[in-house]
Amino acid sequence: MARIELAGLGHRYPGNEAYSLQPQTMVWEDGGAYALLGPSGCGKTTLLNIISGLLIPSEGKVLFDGRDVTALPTEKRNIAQVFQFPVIYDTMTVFDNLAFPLRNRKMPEKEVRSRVQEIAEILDLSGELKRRASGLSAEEKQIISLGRGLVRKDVAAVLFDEPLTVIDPHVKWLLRRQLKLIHHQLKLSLIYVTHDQIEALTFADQVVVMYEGQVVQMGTPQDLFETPAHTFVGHFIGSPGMNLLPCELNGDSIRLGEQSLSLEKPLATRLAQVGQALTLGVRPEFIRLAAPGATALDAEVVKLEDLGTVKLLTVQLAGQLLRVKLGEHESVAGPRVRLDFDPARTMYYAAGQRVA
Ligand SMILES: Nc1ncnc2c1ncn2[C@@H]1O[C@H](COP(=O)(O)OP(=O)(O)OP(=O)(O)O)[C@@H](O)[C@H]1O
Repeated sequence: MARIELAGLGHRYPGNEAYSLQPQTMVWEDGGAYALLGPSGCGKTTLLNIISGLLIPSEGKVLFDGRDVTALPTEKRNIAQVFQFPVIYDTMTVFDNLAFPLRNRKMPEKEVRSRVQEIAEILDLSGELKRRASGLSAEEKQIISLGRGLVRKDVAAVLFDEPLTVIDPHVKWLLRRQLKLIHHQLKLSLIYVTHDQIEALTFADQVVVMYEGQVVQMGTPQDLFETPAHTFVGHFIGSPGMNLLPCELNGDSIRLGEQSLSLEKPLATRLAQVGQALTLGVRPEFIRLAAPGATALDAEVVKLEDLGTVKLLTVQLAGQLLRVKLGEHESVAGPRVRLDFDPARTMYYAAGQRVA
């Protein structure tokens, strides 16, 4: 396993003026389970291909345990890869497919057998080892591809590029959990590319969120939920995402249209130093209905949806639609509500970046 360091790493494709990957520096710790999450076109594949050696970056370096591997081809980087679609040998048995990466490295046959059995057990393939791969479904073949990616202990990292695309949603759920378990058992460094937030949040210890060629936050699922570092993270993570409201600082309070929200002095001082247009961010989970008469924000009820275990309230405040998650037993009486934003969970952003 290796610690992977990206040093001033950026990429512009030939003939393209704009960066597909903005120059950035970061460290992926040895043995970590990382998910690379972002919408289509944000640069995930470009970054993965640079780490795997399929693409040489136009700027900066990739270091594995301090060793510069930027110009090394894939086969010299000692990594395993699992792609969207199965890559296995149809004429071989399941056992031989799983054993292939080990035999290729001249591992003694006794060790090959024990390692293949270990991986087969984790992936629930023990009963299938003698079957010929040609008779398997696309889904079964992809599970074997996962096994082939995980079978070697000596790789610097295992890279997964949307590996569960061909898998049925129910099995997908089981496999995500199994991958997490495998990570804890085998202590492999895993990098998992996906555009699906559920997939990223259930699998990874650290989620790396990309937006427009930039990593905008690397953090635990809890960090991304509680303290999004960028408005994109606030909006992209969560269902529905964070409410984002343009606002103005006015002395020791924040103005939202005609209404004011008072701030603690240090927060007001901090925001006064920003000197740019501000956006207030608060998740639907961190807004409460206030008691009548309490100092709170006034909003007009647009709709209330019962989602079973929670209710989703949509209101209009300062000309913006706002989502509020209510408990299943809470109700709304009348066309207006009063709302409290949890101050510890209310964030402020300028030019997309969190400033307080
Ligand atoms: N070979 C290429 N030549 C020129 N531009 C490219 C090339 N490959 C990707 N790009 C551009 O680089 C940007 C990032 O693309 P990339 O494929 O890395 O994103 P992605 O997040 O992996 O998207 P997806 O999930 O759709 O694969 C996009 O704007 C894309 O158009």
